[in-house]
Amino acid sequence: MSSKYDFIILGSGTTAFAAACKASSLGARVLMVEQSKLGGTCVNWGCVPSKTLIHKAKEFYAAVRSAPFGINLRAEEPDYALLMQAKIKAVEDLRREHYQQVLDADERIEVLRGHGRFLSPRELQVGAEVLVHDKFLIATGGTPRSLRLPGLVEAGYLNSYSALNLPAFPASLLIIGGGVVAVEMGQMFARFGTRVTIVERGDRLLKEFDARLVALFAEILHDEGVELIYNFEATEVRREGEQVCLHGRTSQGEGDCCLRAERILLAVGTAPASTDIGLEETGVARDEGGFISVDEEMRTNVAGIWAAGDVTGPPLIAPSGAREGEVAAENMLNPAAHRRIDHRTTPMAVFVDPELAMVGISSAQARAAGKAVVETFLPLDRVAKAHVMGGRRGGFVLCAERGSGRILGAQALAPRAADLIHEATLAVRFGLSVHDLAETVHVYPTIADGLRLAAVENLRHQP
Ligand SMILES: Cc1cc2nc3c(=O)[nH]c(=O)nc-3n(C[C@H](O)[C@H](O)[C@H](O)COP(=O)(O)OP(=O)(O)OC[C@H]3O[C@@H](n4cnc5c(N)ncnc54)[C@H](O)[C@@H]3O)c2cc1C
Ligand SMILES: NC(=O)c1ccc[n+]([C@@H]2O[C@H](COP(=O)([O-])OP(=O)(O)OC[C@H]3O[C@@H](n4cnc5c(N)ncnc54)[C@H](O)[C@@H]3O)[C@@H](O)[C@H]2O)c1
Repeated sequence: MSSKYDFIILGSGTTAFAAACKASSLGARVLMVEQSKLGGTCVNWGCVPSKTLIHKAKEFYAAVRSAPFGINLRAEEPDYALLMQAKIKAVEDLRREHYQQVLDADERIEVLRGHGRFLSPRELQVGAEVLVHDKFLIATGGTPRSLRLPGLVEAGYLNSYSALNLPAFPASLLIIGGGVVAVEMGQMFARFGTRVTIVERGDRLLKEFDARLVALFAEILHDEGVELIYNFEATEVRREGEQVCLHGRTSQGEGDCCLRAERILLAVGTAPASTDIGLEETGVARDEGGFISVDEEMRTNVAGIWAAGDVTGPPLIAPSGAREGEVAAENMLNPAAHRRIDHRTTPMAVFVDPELAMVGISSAQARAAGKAVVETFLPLDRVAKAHVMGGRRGGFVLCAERGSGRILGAQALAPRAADLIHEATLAVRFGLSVHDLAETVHVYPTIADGLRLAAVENLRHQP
């Protein structure tokens, strides 16, 4: 028995790390087993490198587009090598300061390097060592999902990791999928000069978001030169010299077509890292997508094994994994604690420009749950700050209970929406109403004042 530790964590990503820190803060000792880089997807291959380049693309684009406002900057070609250096610096600084130094300063958390694989519910093999324990937390995350498409492997393709490590910006890029990765990376590459086409099998982008906001954002993408193709069924990939050709058809019955580009990027979701960890030796149950099934306390169906983060399914975002990790740690150390995860007030954002953000539920979800609601849409041009900034396409959606005015959900397509969604998050979490929000004085001129105006608008439609 590895009794030196209170429990053992498989992985060292955002989820594992949050669980380890929570355990340590409660006086416990834990071991994380990591096969790759400390910190996992978010800091090494996901949030941090992508957001660093997305931020630079936004600044580059703002400089290029500032001439109509009288700021005459001459844009040279972006310097790819310096951009990559900035990305690497952000990743390395954050990995060192937010992960390595935290570990160095905390003697209760240790890391064992190697691939972990269960031999039984009580034994985890890591290299030549077998760790025996009665408490394990699986936080192995996921990897970019692939597609079984004839010719794809032979033709070569990028995923969200490798797309951020290219030797240069490609001249053209075909992105399969119209979700978060596709729009964030698609806009970023387009702003650096790549000709981008996004093909989505559904009838729109970002299906979790309000259709009006997404339609406005799709217009923005289109105006920036990104081609959007919906209802596209990819059938085959072929290499044609320096180009790849994606064959497919649309449901409009336009017959087979071939889309050509220098590179193809797959952005079709996340595959859970649950297949190569010996789960079959433990009896831990997974759902049809391969995600580990857990209850609200992050327990699997096998006593002594908990799981949290991306490997357990949506929401597949770093802070929700971190919270799940903390909940799991508390329950593992004290089963009587019965901490529960509740993602109803977990916000999320898409780092496009302007940003998209959401929290809580939409009117459709509220109605499906039997709630009578008032939902209002406030166009961004009603907000003074949007005129000051010069970008007026966007809006706010506010969903409130009919009668009480209790705020159930909010979404925004606006500059800094990822920051201002937290005001709505507090409102949803603590049961504030549109009256409360409408009567709260906001700084003028700010984009956040749009939330207040959306509340005023909502009040007008309340009985
Ligand atoms: C391109 C991209 C951009 C993203 N941007 C954002 C964003 O802006 N905001 C946001 O909130 N989220 C974002 N995400 C999602 C976010 O990165 C994930 O939700 C988060 O990293 C999941 O954390 P995790 O700890 O559950 O898993 P991971 O971070 O994937 O960590 C799992 C760890 O376990 C290790 N591991 C796996 N199997 C084993 C094994 N058998 N033995 C030992 N170690 C193992 C892995 O090496 C890895 O280090 C993004 C994702 C991608 C791909
Ligand atoms: N800002 C953020 O928080 C952030 C940023 C990037 C990634 N992430 C996380 O990473 C995960 C992965 O992102 P993603 O964009 O790959 O997945 P996603 O689930 O967001 O989108 C996948 C899209 O691909 C489409 N698709 C699937 N198969 C297809 C096919 N054969 N042809 C055409 N389209 C197809 C789906 O309809 C969907 O629209 C997300 O779940 C997200 O939570 C988060």
